[in-house]
This record gives sequence, C-alpha cells and structure tokens, in this order.
Amino acid sequence: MNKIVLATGNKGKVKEFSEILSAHNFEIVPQSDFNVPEVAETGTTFVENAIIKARHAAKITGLPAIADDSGLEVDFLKGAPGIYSSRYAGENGNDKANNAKLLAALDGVEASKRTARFQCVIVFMRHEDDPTPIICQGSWEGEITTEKHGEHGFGYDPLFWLSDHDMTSAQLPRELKNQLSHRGKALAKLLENFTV
Ligand SMILES: O=c1nc[nH]c2c1ncn2[C@H]1C[C@H](O)[C@@H](COP(=O)(O)OP(=O)(O)OP(=O)(O)O)O1
Ligand SMILES: [Mg+2]
Repeated sequence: MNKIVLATGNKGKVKEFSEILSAHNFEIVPQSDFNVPEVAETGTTFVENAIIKARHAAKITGLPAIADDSGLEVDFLKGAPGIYSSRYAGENGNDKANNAKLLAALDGVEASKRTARFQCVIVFMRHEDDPTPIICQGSWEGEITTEKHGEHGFGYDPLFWLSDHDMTSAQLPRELKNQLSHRGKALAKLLENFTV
C-alpha cells in the first residue's frame, strides 16, 4: 500500500479525506503522525498555499504529500474572506470567532445578496522538489444563513446554506457532503490523474 502524508493540521479535513479515500489502495497518514509543524501560508492564491503545505510535509517526512487549501468566497464581501478564511477573525484560526465575524459582516444584508462559494485546491507532490505537482480544484455554491444550523463538518459549514437541500452543509449527511463539496470534487479529479 502506498503511503502518502496529508499536509493539514485540520482534523475536519483529515476526516473527510479519510472517508473519501478509504475505498482506494493507498494509505493516507496525517502530518501530525510525523510531528510536522504548521508552515506559514504566505501565498496569495489557494494554489500557492497548497504547494507550500505539500512541499513542507514532503520535505520533513520524505513521503509523497497531498495538501488542501480552501476557503469561502462571499460575493457581498467581494470574495472575502477567501484565502484568509481560517485567519478571518485572527491568526489562531478559530471557527466560532470566524462564523461570528461573518454573520456580523452580513448583518442586515438581504437574502438574495448572501451568495457565496467554497473553493478548494488540492495539490499532490511526489517529493519536495516535484516540478510537476498535480493541481486540482473544486467549488461549491451556496448562501450564507443568518444563524448557525447543524453540528457536522467544520469551519463555516453551519452558515453555508444549500437551497437544493434546504439545510446547511453542517446538517447534510457526511457522505453527501463528501460527494457534493468543493473538496469532494477536487479530490475526485485528483483520483482521475493520480500516479504515485
Ligand atoms: O468544507 C468546508 N466546510 C467549512 N469550512 C471550510 C471548508 N473548507 C474550508 N473551509 C474553511 C475553514 C477554514 O476557515 C478555511 C480553510 O483554511 P485552510 O488554511 O485551507 O485550512 P486550515 O488552516 O484549517 O488547515 P490547514 O491549512 O492545516 O490545511 O476555509
Ligand atoms: Mg491553513
């Protein structure tokens, strides 16, 4: 079985990757198993930040690495918080504070102007100097609610409304989120292009 390090410190992402990849013949090991410390996300695009994270984990572990850089684009906020989604309310990446800040930023904004999407870029690098990383992208359209609903998922899920399902992505059954989500779509593309 091929071992690949998953270059994330986000337990919610680890869970979703494991669920989606459980049917495939490689072993995904979170970077915490190798004590890989967090790396500064100094890029200005999801692509750059995903490469920074994958390269860092590959360098420290000597293994092939997959990284995910993702975030929420809110149209009324001209695409913010975008690549800064995890740092929206402060450097420490606190989901509760981020959700509260988003609700405040959209206070009084009418329903038709609360459109948003999740973006996800997944990068696979065979080694730290890989000159041809595989880069896959997925997005997921929704709207921002006026209050939190649901307990599943992580991050902005309790505020991400899916009108087709009449619920937030934190209320959606996990398998369904994995099929529909930005991450699920990006990962499906990676699986089509994969050679370890
Ligand atoms: O499916 C999702 N459901 C809800 N929220 C989500 C999702 N996908 C990304 N998000 C939010 C969480 C975080 O605020 C930011 C990602 O930031 P991002 O830097 O890629 O991840 P992170 O810092 O949590 O972990 P790491 O960099 O170690 O992979 O977007
Ligand atoms: Mg991050």
